[in-house]
Amino acid sequence: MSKENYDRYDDEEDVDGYVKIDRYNPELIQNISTHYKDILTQLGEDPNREGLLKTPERVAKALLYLTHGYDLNPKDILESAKFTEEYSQMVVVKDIEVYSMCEHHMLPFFGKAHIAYIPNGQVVGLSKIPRVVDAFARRLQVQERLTNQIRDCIQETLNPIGVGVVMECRHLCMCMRGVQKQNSVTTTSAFTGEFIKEKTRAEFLHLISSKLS
Ligand SMILES: Nc1nc2c(ncn2[C@@H]2O[C@H](COP(=O)(O)OP(=O)(O)OP(=O)(O)O)[C@@H](O)[C@H]2O)c(=O)[nH]1
Ligand SMILES: [Zn+2]
Repeated sequence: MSKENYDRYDDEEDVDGYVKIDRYNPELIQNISTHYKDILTQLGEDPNREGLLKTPERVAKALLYLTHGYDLNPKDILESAKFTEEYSQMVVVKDIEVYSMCEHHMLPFFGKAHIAYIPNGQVVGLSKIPRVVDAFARRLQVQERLTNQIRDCIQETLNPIGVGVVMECRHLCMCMRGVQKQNSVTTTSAFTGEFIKEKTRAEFLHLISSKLS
């Protein structure tokens, strides 16, 4: 779907015009709110007390925002900014902030993604790489699938000589409940083409570990 099919949702400007306004239609917000009002009661709360009056609606809007990736087509995002360029070295976009939600507990996991590709005659507008990360991250996910989906989308759309993706995330379902390991970080990676070779992979890992300052 092209960008023209989307409209800006005023309350969530950072979506930047890519999300269908339909996602926030009042009937849908109302339906989700009704369920959350019931959940508040079942949790032992009084949904009619002042502080909670607008909470079900806020939760509904927040959840719709946190899952807005379902309305995005990541391949279209890349297709919209592909152009011919004779650059054949590795392009690395690192330290991309990621916020997603684990599909098991619907609790956040968050961290960084580092993405690289070696162009094959075509490059993509740099901002589209973090946009693709968000389009997959803003869904219910597991980190491994998220990593693979980003890799596959870039490979299938740009047809580069190779793609590398590394993600480092903290999972709140492992910190604030369950096993309660506050400092554990999960690293996942996915590679295609040239990045499967040790030398290219080592260059990528070196570049993402270097600091600008
Ligand atoms: N592989 C993978 N596992 C995840 C991810 N997010 C959450 N999980 C895990 O999903 C698993 C679900 O396991 P279950 O035993 O069904 O659920 P649970 O009883 O809540 O598990 P605990 O978290 O160990 O209390 C847990 O081990 C979570 O740590 C992820 O992105 N990738
Ligand atoms: Zn979880």
